[in-house]
Amino acid sequence: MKDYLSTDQSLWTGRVSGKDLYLHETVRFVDLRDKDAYQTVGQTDFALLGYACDEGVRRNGGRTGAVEGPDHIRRQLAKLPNQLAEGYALFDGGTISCTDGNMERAQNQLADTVSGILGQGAIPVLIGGGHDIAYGHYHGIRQRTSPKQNIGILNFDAHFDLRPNEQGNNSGTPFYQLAREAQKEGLPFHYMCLGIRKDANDRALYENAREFGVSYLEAEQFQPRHFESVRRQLKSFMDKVDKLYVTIDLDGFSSAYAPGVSAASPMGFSPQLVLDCLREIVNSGKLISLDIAELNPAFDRDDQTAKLAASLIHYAITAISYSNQEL
Ligand SMILES: N=CN[C@@H](CCC(=O)O)C(=O)O
Ligand SMILES: [Mn+2]
Ligand SMILES: [Mn+2]
Repeated sequence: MKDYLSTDQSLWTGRVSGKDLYLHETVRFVDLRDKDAYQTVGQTDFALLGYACDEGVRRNGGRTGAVEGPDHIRRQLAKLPNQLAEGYALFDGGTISCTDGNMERAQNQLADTVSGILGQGAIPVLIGGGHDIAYGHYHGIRQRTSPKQNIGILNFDAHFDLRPNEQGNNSGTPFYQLAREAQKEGLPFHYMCLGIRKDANDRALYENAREFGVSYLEAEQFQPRHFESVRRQLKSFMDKVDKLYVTIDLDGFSSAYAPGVSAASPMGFSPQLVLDCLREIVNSGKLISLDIAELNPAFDRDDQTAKLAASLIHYAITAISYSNQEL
């Protein structure tokens, strides 16, 4: 696989307990170029997969640097305590990189790798990279699921990312591409966005959201004080689908929490609200795959955004491991 990088294991360091108390002490490495290696990943495992690509951000006129995102998340995740339920393990499956500007090839390789992980019954946890990660990620899920299964995409984001791709694909086009493809194939498109900023999405994007039947909550509604309503709308979306793919764009968080992104949101949402939603999502038993996009370490402060990404992953995988869901 041309764009595959195995992980630099020196990133996985931290406090040494000698008792496997920390993720750097328990993480297992797997080279996902090797088809036999997939066999080591099983139904009670999580497989991290990096997407080192900011070509989509560059094409979208954004601030590049997200290519460095995956390793910065790994470095923070390494230091966190292993709180997974008995029998669960975290694997690091390496990174799909995009060094020559061929984002589409990287997305295809990402899709194949995600499909391989899902084929083992494990949960992919993808770390970006620009939000074009979502296009490859979703295709990997579709490769493994029957067209009859309704896959819901839940996006925590300030942006719809429904920009038309007639001039080319970029970090702002993934859900437009997927919606158009679903339309052509006569398949439903189940997409919900939480945290949409009125001051960051133009009328044409709202019109696309309407055309594609997108469910969304704007930043004003996506607030802790409205949580009962958020929960109800989230549940009604989740009830309509068989499985869920969750994608978290870090630029939806307030820049007080997540300065390390291309397009920061001064009035974005809070981590606690996302955790409250993740709890509902995990409890639905439908979550099959997860990604975190848009970390740009060049604009981070004291690794705050990388730490946030790591803590979100830690929360999600720990909660899933205790949810006893059928994987
Ligand atoms: N993935 C990001 N997409 C946003 C970026 C916005 C910006 O750069 O200001 C979008 O295209 O809307
Ligand atoms: Mn965004
Ligand atoms: Mn986005």
